[in-house]
Amino acid sequence: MQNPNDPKIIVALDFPSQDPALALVDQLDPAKCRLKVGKELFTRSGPQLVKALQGRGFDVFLDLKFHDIPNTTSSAVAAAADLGVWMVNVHASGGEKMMVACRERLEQFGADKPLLIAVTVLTSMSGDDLAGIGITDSPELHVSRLATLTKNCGLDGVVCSAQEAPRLKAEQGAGFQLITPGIRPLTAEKGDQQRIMTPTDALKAGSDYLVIGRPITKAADPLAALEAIHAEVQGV
Ligand SMILES: O=c1ccn([C@@H]2O[C@H](COP(=O)(O)O)[C@@H](O)[C@H]2O)c(=O)[nH]1
Repeated sequence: MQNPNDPKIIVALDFPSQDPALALVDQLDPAKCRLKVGKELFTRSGPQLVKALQGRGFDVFLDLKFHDIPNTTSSAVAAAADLGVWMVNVHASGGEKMMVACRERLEQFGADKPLLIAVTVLTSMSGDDLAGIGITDSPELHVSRLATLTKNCGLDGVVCSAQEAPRLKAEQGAGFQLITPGIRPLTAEKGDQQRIMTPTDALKAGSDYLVIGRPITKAADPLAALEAIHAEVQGV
């Protein structure tokens, strides 16, 4: 069952192992945030950690960004659904057949199926980075193209930058979920992120969920950092 508070902040648990992740999680309130488990933590600590987070009352976004042939990817999202995660993702550039296979495979889970979303263009990529892989359109245009494909495949939404949110909401409609990493409070370091926005501006732009990692997890006081962001976005 989805968290009735529908918290908009998803804390990215990019930790090298379970112990520091749980040390932070044990200070957090599931009414105020959801949690994201990505490649590093899942590779080290796996399904058992996901269960431990769910046991503490948190919705889990399993951010493994599957990108493979349709048979492999649809089996992987089914494995994620067996874990009871709230959200799972694939790469939109895996194409129509792959995304449709994933969506169809999840139908067997009925009302318990996770939200299925697709990564468009990584928020760490600029226009120059896209050109480096042969895509000469702007990030905004390429994100828009991949979001249209994703919606036509029947998925629930996309991962994109909040910078693209106004255009995507206008093109895809309010119900198409926009999950936006690259969130940086004004005082936070940009790090490897390129297409960034502040929490307040991201929600105003149309983001449905804000994925926030280092501005919280690397803060001197992670709980205070989360509380400050939570307070900032309350009125938006
Ligand atoms: O386009 C994308 C897709 C996923 N991510 C993930 O979000 C977090 C962001 O962490 P920060 O520390 O706030 O930069 C991280 O887990 C990424 O793997 C993304 O940044 N961009």
